[in-house]
Amino acid sequence: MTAKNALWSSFLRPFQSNLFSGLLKWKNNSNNYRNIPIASFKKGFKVAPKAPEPPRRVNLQDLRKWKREGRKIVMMTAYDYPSAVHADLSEMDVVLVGDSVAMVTLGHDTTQKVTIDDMIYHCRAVVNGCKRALIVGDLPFGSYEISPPQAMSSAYRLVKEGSVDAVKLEGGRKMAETVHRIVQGGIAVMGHIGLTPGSVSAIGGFRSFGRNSKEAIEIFQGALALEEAGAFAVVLECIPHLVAKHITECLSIPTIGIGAGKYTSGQVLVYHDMIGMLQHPHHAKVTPKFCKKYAQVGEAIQEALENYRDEVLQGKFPNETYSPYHISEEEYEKFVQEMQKLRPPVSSSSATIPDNLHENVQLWKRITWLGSNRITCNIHTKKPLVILTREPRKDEQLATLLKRKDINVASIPCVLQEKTEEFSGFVQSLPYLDKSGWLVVTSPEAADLLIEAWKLAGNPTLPLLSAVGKSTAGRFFHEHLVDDSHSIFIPSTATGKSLAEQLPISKENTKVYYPTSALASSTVENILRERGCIVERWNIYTTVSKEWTQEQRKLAETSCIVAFGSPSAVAVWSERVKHKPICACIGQTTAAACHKLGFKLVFSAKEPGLEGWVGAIEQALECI
Ligand SMILES: Nc1nc(=O)c2c([nH]1)NC[C@@H]1CN(c3ccc(C(=O)N[C@@H](CCC(=O)O)C(=O)O)cc3)CN21
Ligand SMILES: CC(C)C(=O)C(=O)O
Repeated sequence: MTAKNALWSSFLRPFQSNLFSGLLKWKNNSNNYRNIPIASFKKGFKVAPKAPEPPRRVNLQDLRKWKREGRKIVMMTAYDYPSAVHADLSEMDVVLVGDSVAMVTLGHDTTQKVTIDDMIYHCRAVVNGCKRALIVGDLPFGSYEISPPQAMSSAYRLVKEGSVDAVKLEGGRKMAETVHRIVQGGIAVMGHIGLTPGSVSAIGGFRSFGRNSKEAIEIFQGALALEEAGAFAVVLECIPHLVAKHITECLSIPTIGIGAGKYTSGQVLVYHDMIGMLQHPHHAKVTPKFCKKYAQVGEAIQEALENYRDEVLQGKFPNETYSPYHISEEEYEKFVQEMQKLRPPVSSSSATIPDNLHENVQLWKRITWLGSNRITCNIHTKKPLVILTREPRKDEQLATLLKRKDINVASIPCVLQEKTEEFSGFVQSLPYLDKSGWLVVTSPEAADLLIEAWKLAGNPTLPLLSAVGKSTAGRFFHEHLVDDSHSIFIPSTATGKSLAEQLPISKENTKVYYPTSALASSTVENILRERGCIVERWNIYTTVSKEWTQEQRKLAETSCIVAFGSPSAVAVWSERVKHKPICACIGQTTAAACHKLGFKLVFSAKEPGLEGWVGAIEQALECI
């Protein structure tokens, strides 16, 4: 509790129960400080007219007034700070720290297990979160039945140590004397009759009460006795609504029903029941059938936890958004250099490790050149070279990252992207695309060509933009096709399939323009068509193989680790090179192509992207 809150609580709290028990008489006045007795202000000391309004706690007078006026009283249970805050935010009148805490938060089968110390612990948490509701704490089983003095001392503990406004205890006529003594002692008491869960072992289970006249009369007499004893309200649990109606009409104090129908002065429900938090089969048994579930929080929690688990296992969480702490490039470089000296990294977790790694490595060593000196090494450092196979311009960033890690690279480009004839048609139609449609871009190549086309067409206004991932989208920001990150749609996973599935489409026949490679599969357009879009695919580029120089061919023959960025590069490589080096692939699709063409040692990023790719390369280096 903050010092300020503590001050308020200690200021307000002592007055409420006393108000009702009539031990002190205070007048209400018209200011907002109704809980504070006027007598406590010194003469001539006025309340500042616009002081910040203190939270005005519900008191016993309010409850009596509401009962008279027929205004229903709303009560719920709370057991900890968050549930208490929700109770207050939703303007509950009364919050009960129930002994049901034993069942719903501690997992016991009955309420009997909870102790006065447990109750105090939970009451304190609830008090921290609740500034408006009247807070009632349950006297737990065994803390009040032995004698009125025992009950009084437990009640005092709950008020003093738990800071509650009032206590509740179970039982009718038998408990009237005890209730009277506690009220005389200055503590407000709420009664509880009908099903009294504390006596579950004597009753032989949780069941409804008052369904025959004998039991109904007993409950009625209990209610009268509690009122007589000075209880300020009484809970009626699990009884027929007609019996509850009769009791409510005969009492001057409010009745609070749970499983007792609509005629009571107020209602109470257990927090976890009403928000549907314990709907898992493991818990469902403790939710009584009278409880309406106003939400399915248990399902939402389960879904959240499973998503979290999956994202961690798949390496999706935390992504960039949740990795907010940055180090400058310069500092990072210094750190890496220092670190290399102290202890080079053992492994990188962002790559997929092949099954049977060990056996495969042995096999690979036997059938390839390792052991002899034929691996291509940097002549100065003797470290194996990593061969990059995309166009040097494209591999620039990867090369920089690797060099930063002191990994030697060489370039043997296998494939090139080339514009097709359709590209010029695309440029010409760009200004006439439907602006309410979508332009979807599923590769960095397509993004670069779209930017080129846009410039050639004189920077026309474009349809809505969607990019497969952040690095593709980044190109648009960089070239000012879009100005902020809200104006571009990026799916949750960086695949064309997710993009097609998740693209926000508000109407039938939305136009979708899809500039792509002639070699790209039809997955994206098929999904979008199924979703009711009119898809216009433009094959603006294609992939062609790149001829090698004499030196490149030689280098390839003695290569040891090759980084592949696409299945076409893998295809070109295996056509030209007899031996199968270790592969480090940009993603799973490329890795699958390697396996298909007989590569034995294949490492790949779990998610497309540079970081994972570098990880895969590091894994590959570990083999040597
Ligand atoms: N989660 C939870 N919600 C509660 O309302 C609650 C608790 N726990 N623990 C303490 C007491 C026990 N309560 C209970 C527990 C079970 C039933 C129950 O099983 N009732 C049967 C009806 C039995 C009959 O008709 O005789 C039911 O099917 O609802 C009722 C109230 C109410 N309280
Ligand atoms: C069900 C309510 C009234 C209760 O006593 C509890 O939560 O313990």
